[in-house]
Amino acid sequence: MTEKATTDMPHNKMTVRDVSVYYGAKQALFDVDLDIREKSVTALIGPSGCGKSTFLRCLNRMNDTIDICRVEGQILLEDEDIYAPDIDVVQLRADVGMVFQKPNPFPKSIFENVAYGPRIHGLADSKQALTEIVETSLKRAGLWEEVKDRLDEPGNGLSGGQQQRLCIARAIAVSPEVILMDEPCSALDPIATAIVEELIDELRQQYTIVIVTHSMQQAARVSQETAFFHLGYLVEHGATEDIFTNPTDSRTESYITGRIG
Ligand SMILES: Nc1ncnc2c1ncn2[C@@H]1O[C@H](COP(=O)(O)OP(=O)(O)OP(=O)(O)O)[C@@H](O)[C@H]1O
Repeated sequence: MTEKATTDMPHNKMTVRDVSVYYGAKQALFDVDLDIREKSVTALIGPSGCGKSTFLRCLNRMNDTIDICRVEGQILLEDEDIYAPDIDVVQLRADVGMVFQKPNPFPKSIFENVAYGPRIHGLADSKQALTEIVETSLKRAGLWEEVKDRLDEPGNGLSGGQQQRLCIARAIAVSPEVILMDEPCSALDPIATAIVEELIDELRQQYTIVIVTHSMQQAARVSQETAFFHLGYLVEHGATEDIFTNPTDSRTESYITGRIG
């Protein structure tokens, strides 16, 4: 892989070293090294099946839920090894939250969707504290004004774009450091997509974001860093502008110019 030089030395929120992933006997990722910059959006791009989602799921151990999946190598959150035997995986998934392709609110009210996580993690010691967390999270997810008068209504009664922002609020409510997004706009119309993209740009002030996207335009619009995967290898990683205007590897160039994928 080619790691492009950056002038300043930003802090890395997550550090990935030598990560390989297998589904049974089939290897899906090969020796991936990646530094994920703090308070920045890193886009994972590449042709279908190249391993983007597999890689994303390594970052909060969602692959643990797939029986045949085995992860080798090291992944640090700050300086903590997230695959260490004593790691509390439930806490890890709060610290490294996830938003999925299809909005998946719980079949509960808007309020309960956001309150559920803080309640099970014991983050609020009173009803008022919980209400404050819900309000702040919905505000940060850019949804408060649209739902403040109907918090008791079902979350799945919202539009697709609102549901996705509700899922973002749900992730925010448990005070994550990193938010993983797996094609978060692929089920949304262009207007809802634009709203979520704007939101992602605001969220990076506070959170580190890693997003899988099929859309190179989206990667160019929302990310500061881009990692290009091909056939299970991380081919190239660097500043988004460099990857799109001056890629080092011919495979990256072929992909961004539409010749592969
Ligand atoms: N649960 C699974 N069991 C077996 N193989 C899997 C599983 N999930 C993914 N794979 C395989 O791992 C490889 C990488 O898949 P992955 O979904 O990570 O790629 P991707 O780049 O995210 O693809 P897409 O863009 O199509 O979503 C593929 O060959 C895929 O078939």
